[in-house]
Amino acid sequence: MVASAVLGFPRIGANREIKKVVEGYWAGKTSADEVNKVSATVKKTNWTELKQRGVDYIPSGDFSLYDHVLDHSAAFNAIPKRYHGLGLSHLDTYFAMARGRQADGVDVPASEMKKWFDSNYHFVVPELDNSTDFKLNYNKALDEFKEAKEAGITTRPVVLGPITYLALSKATKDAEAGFEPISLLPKLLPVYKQLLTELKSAGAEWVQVDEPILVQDKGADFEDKFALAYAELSPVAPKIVLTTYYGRLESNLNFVAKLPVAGIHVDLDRAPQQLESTIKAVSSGSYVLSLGVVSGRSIWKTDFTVAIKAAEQAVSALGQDRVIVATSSTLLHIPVTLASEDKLTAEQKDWFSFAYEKASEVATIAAVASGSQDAKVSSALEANRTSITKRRDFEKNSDDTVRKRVAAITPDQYERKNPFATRREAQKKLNLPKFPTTTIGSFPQTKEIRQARAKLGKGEITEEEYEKFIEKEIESAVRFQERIGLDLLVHGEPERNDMVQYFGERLEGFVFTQNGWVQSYGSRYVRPPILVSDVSRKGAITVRWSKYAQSLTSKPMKGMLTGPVTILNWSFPRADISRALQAQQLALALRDEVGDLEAAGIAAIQVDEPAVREGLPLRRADWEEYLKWATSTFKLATAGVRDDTQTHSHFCYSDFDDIFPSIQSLDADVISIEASKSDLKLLNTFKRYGYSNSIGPGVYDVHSPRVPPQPEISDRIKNILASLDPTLLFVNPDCGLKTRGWKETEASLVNLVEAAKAARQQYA
Ligand code: MET
Ligand SMILES: [Zn+2]
Repeated sequence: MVASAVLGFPRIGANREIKKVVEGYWAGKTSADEVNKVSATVKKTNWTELKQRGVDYIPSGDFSLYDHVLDHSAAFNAIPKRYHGLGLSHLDTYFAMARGRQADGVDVPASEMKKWFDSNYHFVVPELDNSTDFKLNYNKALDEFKEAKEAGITTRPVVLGPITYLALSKATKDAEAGFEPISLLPKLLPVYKQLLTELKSAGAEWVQVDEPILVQDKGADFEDKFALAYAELSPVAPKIVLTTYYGRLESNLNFVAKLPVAGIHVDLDRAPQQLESTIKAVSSGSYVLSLGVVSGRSIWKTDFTVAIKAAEQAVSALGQDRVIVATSSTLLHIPVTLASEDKLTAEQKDWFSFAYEKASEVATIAAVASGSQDAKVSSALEANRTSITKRRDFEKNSDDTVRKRVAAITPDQYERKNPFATRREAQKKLNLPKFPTTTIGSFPQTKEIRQARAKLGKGEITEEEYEKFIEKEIESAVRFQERIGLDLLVHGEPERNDMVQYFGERLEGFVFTQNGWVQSYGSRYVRPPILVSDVSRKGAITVRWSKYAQSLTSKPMKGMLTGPVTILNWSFPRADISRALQAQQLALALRDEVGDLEAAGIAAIQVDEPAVREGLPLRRADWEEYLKWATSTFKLATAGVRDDTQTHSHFCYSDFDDIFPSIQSLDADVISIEASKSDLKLLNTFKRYGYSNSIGPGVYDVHSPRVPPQPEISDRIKNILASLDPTLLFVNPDCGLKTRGWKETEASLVNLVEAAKAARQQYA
């Protein structure tokens, strides 16, 4: 029989239970017991649901209160020194590592977060050095396996593999020069051995060991590390299914197919071309081959015809018992269930599958591939055929005006008229001082703001009342910025539910879910819009608010837009046309908006592209093509402005080194980037490439509620100026402040302005 598998599941709960209980705990309103109780219910509900839908291999251990990489660090005792001896419980230490802690005389910053592979999920980066004392503080995989068992459900525990764990880690600040986390493999393996031995004695037949690092280009001794690790682990572990996802194995397949494991999982959604080579590589051995045919990254219904064909190909080579039909990756990246969507039309709903629905898909495909096709399976198969045909018909309705406009783009539309030096002179009209201070756009999205939006949605207040409310918010944001002495102001984005959704809602081509939450980091979830057809602007999007904000002040006001690549990467894209074409359509719509802002008297316009880096393909060989369309669409959106209009762009990451030339080629007048958590890397980048336009490396971390003291910010400015031309420096936080409260926002920005003032004196 061909079995079915799901590799991982969203953690939030169908009604956002986990988000609520965790935030309640942080606010001191909920007990740790309550957190555990709610977690147990959500886990059990998910396991039960998967079982009822006929999934054979149900994951456990993938659940997390914040992040699964952090779960491993906490369990492995990889706890950086700054979190030791604070007198905190396990749980509070865990959350202190995740988000910093500033209470009761304790003041520790958060750990660095990074994007998980090419997704918008962030993981907490483990910090290791030779003094890291690995030991198994607790066995989460075991605990959850037992928890499921008690609920009558046999699961296949999920563990992040040792090589990927170490490859994602970084050296602590105290590490010896040249220290590489991977050198700790021999010290880490005993912990994995213990973990896996305990799982085996508890009766786990299989364990899913995730090694997604295998789809990236890695150094030469990669192969030896894998051979070493799995030779040690396999004898003591349950049967291991070595799991790769998000891309293709390429030459790594050669050694992977020799490892002493019982099964191999490959992603056939992202890399369908590896089906044949994988079958061939494993056919002579006894491996089980797990086929990732149901996408864990997209919300489109699986085309059963294609998936079944792949499964049958594998079955004919390996036999039924050696084939598993699975999701391509964890389902962490998609919403929980379509069942809670009642605003989508029946036609739209029929195009999609969310996590629960994908679980049914793997079960159906596996049943067909097993030849065990009862009436239920037959009707599921027939329904899928009908849905896919309808969607294909819909896809034929392209918008000719949009398609023609894209086809008519000329090269000059991608370039500013004059070089930066000329534009900079013209932009003196903004009257900015040396080291201009600014923020990244959003101010706290308070309860009042969210309530007003909810009331508008329910029809409890009129559009007019809502707009008055937003105007008042903008006015108080403007007065606040004037009062504390910021130089380049923002309107604060109170009108935006989300930086992508807000634009999506004002463009043709998108549909929206009510409950389609996807984890971005910790308790932060987003609801990605879904691109379903060609994109065009319905009318001006932001002009009204920027114009209003500018009317309140004589200081310059920065207009604020989300860029084409970010809108695309933070939406679920179409599967029928290329991402490049979708980005071009978005760019043309934004180009019109930029033009309208300029015409309305907005002299600085920021187009945010925080998602450029995460969209970077996992294999270097694919970078050039991506970077080419990603940078050119940004330029298409922004280059149409006059010399005296200052363009800004913002990027939320610090891993710049490898794509810095592309960032430079955007030719934005000013860029702001995340830097507060990794000064060093950034400075090296500047040293290596230099930078010619203005730049604001974030001087403090907005992802933590901690208030940075002024000397700390001054220190950062000093460090940055060691490698940057002082006439180019802007002073700003890392990112927008929408997730923060006003109290810490005000305190932090006051310190920021003071630090900039001090710098003006010092570097006069
Ligand atoms: C994730 S980047 C956010 C940029 C946006 N302008 C904001 O301030 O919120
Ligand atoms: Zn940002």
